[in-house]
Amino acid sequence: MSESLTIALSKGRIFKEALPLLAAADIHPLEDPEQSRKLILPTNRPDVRLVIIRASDVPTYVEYGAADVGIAGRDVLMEQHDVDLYEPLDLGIGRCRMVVAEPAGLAAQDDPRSWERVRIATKYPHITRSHFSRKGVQTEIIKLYGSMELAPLVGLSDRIVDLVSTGTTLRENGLVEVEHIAEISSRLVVNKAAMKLKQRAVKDLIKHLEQKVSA
Ligand SMILES: Nc1ncnc2c1ncn2[C@@H]1O[C@H](COP(=O)(O)OP(=O)(O)OP(=O)(O)O)[C@@H](O)[C@H]1O
Ligand SMILES: O=P(O)(O)OC[C@H]1O[C@H](OP(=O)(O)OP(=O)(O)O)[C@H](O)[C@@H]1O
Repeated sequence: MSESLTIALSKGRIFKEALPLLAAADIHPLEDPEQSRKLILPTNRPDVRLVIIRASDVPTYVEYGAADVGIAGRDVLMEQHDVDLYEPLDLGIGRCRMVVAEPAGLAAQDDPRSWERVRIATKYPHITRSHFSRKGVQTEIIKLYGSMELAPLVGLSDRIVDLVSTGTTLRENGLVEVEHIAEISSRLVVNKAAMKLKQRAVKDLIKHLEQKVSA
């Protein structure tokens, strides 16, 4: 009897970039989450289903076993640093970097080495506090949930900690990168019980994903 597998994914870029990886494991969703409001998607395999959730919720669903495995960005995993799950594989998708950014006008006469206290707008308060405390810099965090680039433009913060890939959003909002925090990519995460109780299905998935990622 084949072991059932529930895979947690978020819509958008992760879903699109994950499709070829899932295909390598002969997993093909039967519906497009962009065209459907369904949150549980069937696949070509009766023993495999996808649950479509917010990117920041993937670790929770996997940690508690509501999903056996999931795909989560390293940013989410670093921010939710205390989640209890396995992270066996870097999938090499969702590549970007986490940076400190500020208005170009401020950057012109700014020196990060002189920072003593900074006011940061971010979706990543834990990562931000850790980054600056390692440098002995005090932080005032303004927690946001998106469009962080606006904050310095309307005086909500001096700087932001956010993700960058092409740099377009920063550039079009007059911001520049001033410090690199981390390289980001999406990771496969696995529920600890599923790793044991569904070992054959989980290891088979990891094997196919590994082959695709390293191809
Ligand atoms: N510009 C980007 N380039 C590449 N990967 C990105 C980029 N922005 C975000 N990501 C990656 O994609 C993941 C999902 O980001 P996305 O913007 O789709 O969801 P979100 O809206 O940030 O999160 P949530 O769904 O929890 O609100 C992020 O956790 C990150 O790992
Ligand atoms: O360097 P770029 O290619 O411009 O990408 C950077 C943008 O990508 C993400 O936004 P996105 O719209 O994906 O998600 P959000 O809802 O968190 O803003 C991130 O928050 C940046 O705003």
